Amino acid sequence: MEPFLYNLFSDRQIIRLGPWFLQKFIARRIARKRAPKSRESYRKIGGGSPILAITKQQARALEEALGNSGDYLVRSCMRYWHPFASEILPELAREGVGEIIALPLYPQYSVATTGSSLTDLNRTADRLKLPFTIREIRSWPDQPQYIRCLAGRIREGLGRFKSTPEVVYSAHSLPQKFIDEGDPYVDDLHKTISALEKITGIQGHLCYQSRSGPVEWLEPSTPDMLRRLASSGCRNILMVPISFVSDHVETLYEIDMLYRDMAAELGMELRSTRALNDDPEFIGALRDLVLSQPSAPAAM
Ligand SMILES: C=CC1=C(C)c2cc3[nH]c(cc4nc(cc5[nH]c(cc1n2)c(C)c5CCC(=O)O)C(CCC(=O)O)=C4C)c(C)c3C=C
Ligand SMILES: [Fe+2]
Ligand SMILES: [Fe+2]
Repeated sequence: MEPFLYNLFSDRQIIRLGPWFLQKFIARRIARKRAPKSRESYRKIGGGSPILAITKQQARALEEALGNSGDYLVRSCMRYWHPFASEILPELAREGVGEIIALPLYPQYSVATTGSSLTDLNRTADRLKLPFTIREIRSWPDQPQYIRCLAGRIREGLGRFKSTPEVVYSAHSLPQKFIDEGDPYVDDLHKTISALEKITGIQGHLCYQSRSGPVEWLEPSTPDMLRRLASSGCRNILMVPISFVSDHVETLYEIDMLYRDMAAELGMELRSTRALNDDPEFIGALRDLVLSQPSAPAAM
């Protein structure tokens, strides 16, 4: 846990801890302090995150889906833990790959997530002197198949309640400072939500989960939203994790345990939509994103 958190808090694109020369020193101390709390969350979901296994399944399914559209290898890498770009890029070079399409698994762009991952990928290729052409898919908040798949999850979720629930979109939070400095994350979230609501015809509520430090984070927080809905008489909540495409600690622990219990204490039943994971329709969305790149061979 601690080395993973150290890598995360060492990244100045996600958090600035004083002047650059103190970053790693402070990162180590924060990682040490936070590790027990993080470890406890991962323990509650079985002792580790399923995010890598699911991402690998997505990669395999995407490679298969691209199979008759050209010669594609699909590999996944992570930003703060293995497999790093520095492990995957040399492997791709050995396989004779010349061109890389970078597909961030964040539908909505933020400097803290997609931005940092793309920086890491490009820097690593430069550092290792690997002469790839790297094409970047920067964001895809309203990709039609992705939206259809998510809308399907919402319809399925609604069917599990006896009386109609309120739809609550819970996005990962971000310090407000990012938005003030021009980060498009919130605009991208609104793009996803308005595309969804065109299909479902249902209006939901956007809120932000998993704040993790003493700065001003996006509002309203998911716990505040739960309290607000409870006091307005709401009894059922369908929570849609809107900024994630797989299951991991933020969905399995925070939503399915922490927020569900919080809602129960407020007299509400909370259920969440199923993650997209390797759903064939979602993999079809990823395939279309790859094939919509200018240099990609046309679909057959
Ligand atoms: C859209 C997704 C995400 C945004 C935006 C994001 C911003 C962000 N995150 C941290 C700090 C932590 N994130 C941690 C885990 C984590 N974060 C995301 C996604 C976004 N983060 C995911 C999918 C995960 C879980 C991965 C997994 O292993 O299951 C953690 C570690 C866990 C914990 O201790 O809570 C930290 C820390 C910041 C500071 C930030 C915005 C600046
Ligand atoms: Fe995070
Ligand atoms: Fe987080």
